[in-house]
Amino acid sequence: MNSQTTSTVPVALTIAGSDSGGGAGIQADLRTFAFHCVHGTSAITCVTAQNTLGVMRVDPIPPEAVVAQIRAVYEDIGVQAVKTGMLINKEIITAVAEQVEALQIQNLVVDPVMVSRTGAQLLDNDAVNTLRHLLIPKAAIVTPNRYEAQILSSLPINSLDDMRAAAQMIHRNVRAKAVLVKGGGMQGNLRGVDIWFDGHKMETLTTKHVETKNSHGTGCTLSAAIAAHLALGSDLITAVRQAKEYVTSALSYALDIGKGQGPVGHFFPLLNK
Ligand SMILES: Nc1ncnc2c1ncn2[C@@H]1O[C@H](COP(=O)(O)OP(=O)(O)OP(=O)(O)O)[C@@H](O)[C@H]1O
Ligand SMILES: Cc1ncc(CO)c(N)n1
Repeated sequence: MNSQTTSTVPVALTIAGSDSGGGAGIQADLRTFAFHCVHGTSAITCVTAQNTLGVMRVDPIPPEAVVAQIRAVYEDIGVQAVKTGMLINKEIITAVAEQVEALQIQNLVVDPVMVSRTGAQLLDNDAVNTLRHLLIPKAAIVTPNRYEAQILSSLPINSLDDMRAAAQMIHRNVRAKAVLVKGGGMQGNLRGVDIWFDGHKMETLTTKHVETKNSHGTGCTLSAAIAAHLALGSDLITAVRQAKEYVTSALSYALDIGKGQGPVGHFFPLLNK
């Protein structure tokens, strides 16, 4: 251990919603950044009253306040990678897209959060098109789950080949530079299998399937870990592979708290010491 008292660390920004239960959203993102030794900053888009059973209430933050948080971080601290999560409405998506343009945000990971596993609506119905047209084309990578990939591609997804077709469609029609269709919502062993497509390479990314009911926050953790690895200097596909390993470990150490779906656990690096 060296005795330095100050250090320069990579910085990542999450633009996402707060989850009072601490399993997803800003709370999962900041924890993920911290466990990668990346300094986490945040722009909160909405406050959810949420626990392991579901989402009870959502209060959006005014778009100007979201912009002010992003600018406060950029103008002073500087950021190496950004992820977006729950953006809730088209006004916030538009404001975020304008900042991506104005600040020339590069390493942008867009997790197109639409609906929670428990079925709660996390994006207004009329906001999908704004996400599609204004934000996703500006991202380095978009990471839809099965349900979100069906909406963005207008294709049904029931098999690995369907996931591949959806990834191609989202790349071509939504003009996403790279797409990761996540398999957490698939059946059986396909949970844990993701499809990567960047217009050149189609890859099937597989980690071991973890059998647990406690998987709240997998998507947020994955996109935050991708941003963390980008901030640390990994290239995109390497960052995705590294992030996937992190999620698999976090699922293996998921927390059995609450009466419903508990969150993935981030303490495994400490527990294994
Ligand atoms: N049971 C599992 N075993 C192994 N990996 C899993 C499992 N469930 C999800 N994953 C992985 O977790 C990551 C997130 O995928 P998932 O489809 O769960 O995202 P999501 O639906 O956006 O998550 P969230 O529950 O946070 O909304 C992917 O890499 C996926 O393969
Ligand atoms: C705040 C927030 N962001 C994302 C998700 C998706 O898991 C959630 N449930 N809550």
